[in-house]
Amino acid sequence: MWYISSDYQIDRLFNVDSTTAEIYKEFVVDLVPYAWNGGVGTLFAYGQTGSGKTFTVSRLEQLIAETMMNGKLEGKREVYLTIIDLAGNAAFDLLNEREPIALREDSLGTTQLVGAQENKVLNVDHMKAVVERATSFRRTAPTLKNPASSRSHAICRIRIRNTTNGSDGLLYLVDLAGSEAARDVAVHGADRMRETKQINISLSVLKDCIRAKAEADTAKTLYRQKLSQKVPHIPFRQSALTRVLKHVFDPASTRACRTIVIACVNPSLADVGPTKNTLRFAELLRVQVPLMDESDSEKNSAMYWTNMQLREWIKENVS
Ligand SMILES: Nc1ncnc2c1ncn2[C@@H]1O[C@H](COP(=O)(O)OP(=O)(O)OP(=O)(O)O)[C@@H](O)[C@H]1O
Repeated sequence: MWYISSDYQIDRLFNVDSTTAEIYKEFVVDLVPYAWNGGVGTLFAYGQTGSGKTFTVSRLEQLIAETMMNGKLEGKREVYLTIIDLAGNAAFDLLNEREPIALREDSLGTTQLVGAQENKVLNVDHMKAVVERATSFRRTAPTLKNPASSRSHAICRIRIRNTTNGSDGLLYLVDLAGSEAARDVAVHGADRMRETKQINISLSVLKDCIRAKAEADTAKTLYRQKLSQKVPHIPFRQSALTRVLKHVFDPASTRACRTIVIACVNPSLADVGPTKNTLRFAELLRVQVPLMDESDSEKNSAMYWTNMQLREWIKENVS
């Protein structure tokens, strides 16, 4: 018998005996103080339908609630939750019985979730209850791999307001819709095929944005003295998902960001094809960004430019 093996570079492999608590301890727990102190932390769960994304993100949300609300983090903060569901270009509020909401860009270019409720959470149990209630409003449909497949992206946004200086930290937990192969939905008709196509396009835009953002951050870190250096284009306007995550992808943003991607796979022979696709996707997202002194992101902002940098910028950008 011949075996064909493939190699993929990822940061860490968790096997079937691993628990979500282990994943949390090793990769996710640091995002909490990061956002608590004003950073933008993002976690994506990506993978084939039925591979455990919703299972993993739901448990991580509970662990995050425990760390965030146990009173051990320094400083006074208020915590607000918004939980929405994105299906194609339509968006729904999971904190308000799946009422439709609108995505609009305000005059400052910030994407506003018009009509979405933002709930202030008071303690661990309150936060867990709000998240659980939102999960019950997610739209699901049967696929060959999962009788209750989420056919939408669920975005949980935790906004952490520093009451001392009025600044915000953000934590986004994104349970992506299952990356399904066309054959898994072929029996479900044209609407489901269209839906799958839309999901796959938004996942592809997400991949392009994560890669371009890493390249842009690298360029900023390595070439920050040369303002004329071309920064890669980040196509975040091309899908509703990346528009909602503008804080994460906007090349003009000077906020410190950290992104974690958890790629889920079904450990079965029947799923070798989708597993390889998921690992290829995960490998493409493993882009190393040179470490930047966090205070540098601020020094990089226009407020700190020298006269010469300002003149160079005007020469490049003003006709
Ligand atoms: N680590 C795990 N331990 C036990 N059960 C699990 C685990 N991961 C997933 N499951 C179970 O497998 C089923 C499918 O998982 P889940 O709904 O999380 O998959 P998914 O990747 O979110 O799927 P979809 O993209 O179709 O929504 C669920 O019944 C879930 O409870």
